[in-house]
Amino acid sequence: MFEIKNNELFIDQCSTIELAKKYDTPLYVYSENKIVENLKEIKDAFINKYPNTHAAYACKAFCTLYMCKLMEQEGFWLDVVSGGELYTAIKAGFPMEHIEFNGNNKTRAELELALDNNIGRIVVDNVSELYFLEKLCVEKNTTTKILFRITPNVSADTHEYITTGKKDSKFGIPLDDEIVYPAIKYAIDSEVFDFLGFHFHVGSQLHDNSTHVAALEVILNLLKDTKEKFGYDVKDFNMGGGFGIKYTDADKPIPISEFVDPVMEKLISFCEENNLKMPAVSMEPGRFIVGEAGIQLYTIGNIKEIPGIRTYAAVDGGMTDNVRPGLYGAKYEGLIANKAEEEKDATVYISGKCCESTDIIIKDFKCPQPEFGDILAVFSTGAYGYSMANNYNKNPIPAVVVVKDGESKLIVKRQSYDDMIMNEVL
Ligand SMILES: Cc1ncc(COP(=O)(O)O)c(C=O)c1O
Ligand SMILES: N[C@@H](CCCC[NH3+])C(=O)O
Repeated sequence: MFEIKNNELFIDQCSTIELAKKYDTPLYVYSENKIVENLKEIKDAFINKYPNTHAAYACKAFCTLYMCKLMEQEGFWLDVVSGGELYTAIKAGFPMEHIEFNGNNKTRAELELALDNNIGRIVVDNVSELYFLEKLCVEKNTTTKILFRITPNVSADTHEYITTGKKDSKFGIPLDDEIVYPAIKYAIDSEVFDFLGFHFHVGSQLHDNSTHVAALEVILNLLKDTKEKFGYDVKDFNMGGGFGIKYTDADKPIPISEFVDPVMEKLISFCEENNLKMPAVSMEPGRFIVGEAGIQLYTIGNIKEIPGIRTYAAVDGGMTDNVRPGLYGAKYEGLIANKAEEEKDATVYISGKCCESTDIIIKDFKCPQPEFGDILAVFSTGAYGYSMANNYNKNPIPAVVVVKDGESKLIVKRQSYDDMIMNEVL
């Protein structure tokens, strides 16, 4: 994906310096080949290896018309979490039967959009949603397939802000007998639901499989109990996403197969031993698919030296285009793309341009002496960068470009000042 030629960084045979000139900075750049390579790992380790499986791209990581199209071409489903994401998929012509809808508080309008478009399945996040969704289906004289998102009471080894499987979580149906079993019975008996089964998502940026394996135990018991208590064979099980990627050398991601194999082996043998029908199995990774496939390009502006303390090199973007360092203390690596082969004899803080002291993109960044006008590339910014971008300080959201085999294509135009005030009224 990366090459260095004549002191310049190239991505998929495109010079990052030329990309910065052509499209301006800040700029999001994605390697299509890398996305496809990541999808291939999921196909090899999961979809093509085990029968009756599918993977949905959790498009919250990077939701654009382009990604919807690519996922369709590659045979992936989509996991959406809002009306806006669903609308993007609709506009991209994505097959509605391959969409699943997650979220802890889907609004009436969002659920109506889902029902009106006959999407593949709705992941019911709490009991209150179960009743509300049933009411909507009755009103509309329609039916829908549903899964239950279960909170499996497991703690993932990741940043507290991105763990989601703990008992005290806003996500999922709590694992209390008096809540979960009546809900299952209600869903099975309802005339408007086709109750498919269970879903969990335990957290994000995980580097080991123990949380998935622990959460599976909970699901296995539910499969057995659902059969024993209600005579019902669970048809589907979704193991969520969360597969970690490499941001810095401190990250040691494991292959997808190390998440999938223990889960599948255990599930298959449990179903055999307990005489249960093997359910269809799915997953919904986001970060893994796009994270390492994306980089960001910035232009370095002012350099501020504080003698005896440190040097700040400021870039023309910041927490508006990548909120993760400010929000989670996330760490990134980068390279001065026009000085790619030069000795790294300086250590600086790369600061953003927003009016917040936490707007620091990389701390203790080792680089050649930075200068006004240098182009900075920040790696592994493909997930939750563009999708969490915002207009703080009325900074426009940058453009997005896809590169492939030496060619580049604009897939999202840079916001203009007019775009930002378009919906305002004097
Ligand atoms: C329900 C659900 N599914 C899938 C994902 C995708 O997670 P990741 O990008 O870590 O694979 C998330 C986000 O963490 C999620 O909340
Ligand atoms: N947005 C988060 C992860 C949350 C994923 C959605 N549950 C991140 O950047 O790491």
